[in-house]
Amino acid sequence: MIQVSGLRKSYGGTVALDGVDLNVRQGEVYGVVGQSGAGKSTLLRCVNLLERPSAGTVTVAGQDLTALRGKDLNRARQRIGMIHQHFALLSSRTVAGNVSFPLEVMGVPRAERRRRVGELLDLVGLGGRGGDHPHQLSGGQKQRVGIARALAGNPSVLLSDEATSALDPGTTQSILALLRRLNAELGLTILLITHEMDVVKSICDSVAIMSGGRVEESGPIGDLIRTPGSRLTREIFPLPDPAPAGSVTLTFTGDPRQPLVSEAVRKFDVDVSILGGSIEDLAGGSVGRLRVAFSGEQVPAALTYLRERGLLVETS
Ligand SMILES: Nc1ncnc2c1ncn2[C@@H]1O[C@H](COP(=O)(O)OP(=O)(O)OP(=O)(O)O)[C@@H](O)[C@H]1O
Repeated sequence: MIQVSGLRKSYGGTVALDGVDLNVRQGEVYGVVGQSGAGKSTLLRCVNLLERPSAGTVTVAGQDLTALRGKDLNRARQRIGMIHQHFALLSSRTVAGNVSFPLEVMGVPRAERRRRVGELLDLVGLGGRGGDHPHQLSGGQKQRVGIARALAGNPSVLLSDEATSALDPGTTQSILALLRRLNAELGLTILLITHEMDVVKSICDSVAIMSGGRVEESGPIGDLIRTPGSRLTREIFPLPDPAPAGSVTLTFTGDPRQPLVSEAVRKFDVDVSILGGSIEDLAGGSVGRLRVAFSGEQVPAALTYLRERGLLVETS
C-alpha cells in the first residue's frame, strides 16, 4: 500500500534520511521506531509530501506521489489522514467544527457534512460531544477528535506522528485499541512513528527500526523475532548484552506452556540454570525469550532438539 524507495532528505548539511526503503502492506499496522533524531518525523512528512524528498519515490495505493504537484497532489493527499502528538485542533472551533474542517475544504455540502461529522464522532466514541470546545476535553478525547478529523476524507492510509506520546498509559492503551479497531473494521492501513516500544508491542504487525537516517531492520514482527541477532528482539526483551560466555538464549513463539526445555533436560540428561527471561504478548501472539546455561555431556543434542521444535537457539 505504501512503497518508499531510496528516500533521501537533507536540510543544508544535515542528512535526515539517507536512503530509506519501506514496504507497508495493505491493511497492516506498521511502526517506525528509533531514537530522537533518527529521521522518523522527516520520513512521515515525506510520505504525504508535506516535505518534498531530495531523492527517491513514495508510492501510495499505486500512485507515485513524488510525480504529482498542485491540485493532483492535494487530491491524492485527501486519501491520507494524519494524526499528531499534540492533536493540532483549532481551539476556536467546536469538536464538530474541527471534524468538519477538511470536509469544508473539500467542498462537501453542509447537510452531507453534518451527517458525516455525526457518523465520525460516533465511530470514535464521541457521539453527543460535537458542541464542546477542545479545552473541555481530556487528552484522549482530543486525540479521538484528531482521529475523526483524519478519517473525514475516507482515507485508505492513516499516518500517526507519535499520537500517544502526550497521553498517560491507560489513555494510550484506549487510543491504540481504537486504532486497532479502525484498522480491522475499515481495512485502514496505519503507518505510525513512535519512540515507545510498548506501542509496537500492542498494535504493530510490522516494524522498521531507524537510526541515523537509515532503516536498520524491517519486516513483519514474527519474521524479525525469528531472525538471529535481531535488534527488535533485543529491545523488546532486554537481557544483559553481551550474553555471558557459554550461555544460550532461546526465543520461542506459540504456546509458552509447552514444556520443551524440561523435555530436553529429561531426554538428554542435562542441567539447566535460568539466567533471565520474559514472555510478551505481541500483536501476532505470545513470544518468550529465555537465557539459560546448560551443562552435561549431551548439550549439543539438547540444543538440536530445541531447534527442531522451532525455537531460535543462539549460543554465546
Ligand atoms: N526542518 C528541518 N530543518 C533542519 N534540520 C531538520 C529539520 N527537520 C529535521 N531536521 C534534522 O533531521 C534529523 C532527523 O530529524 P527527525 O525530526 O526526522 O527525527 P526523529 O526521529 O523524528 O526525532 P524526534 O523523535 O526527536 O522528532 C535531525 O538531525 C534533525 O535535526
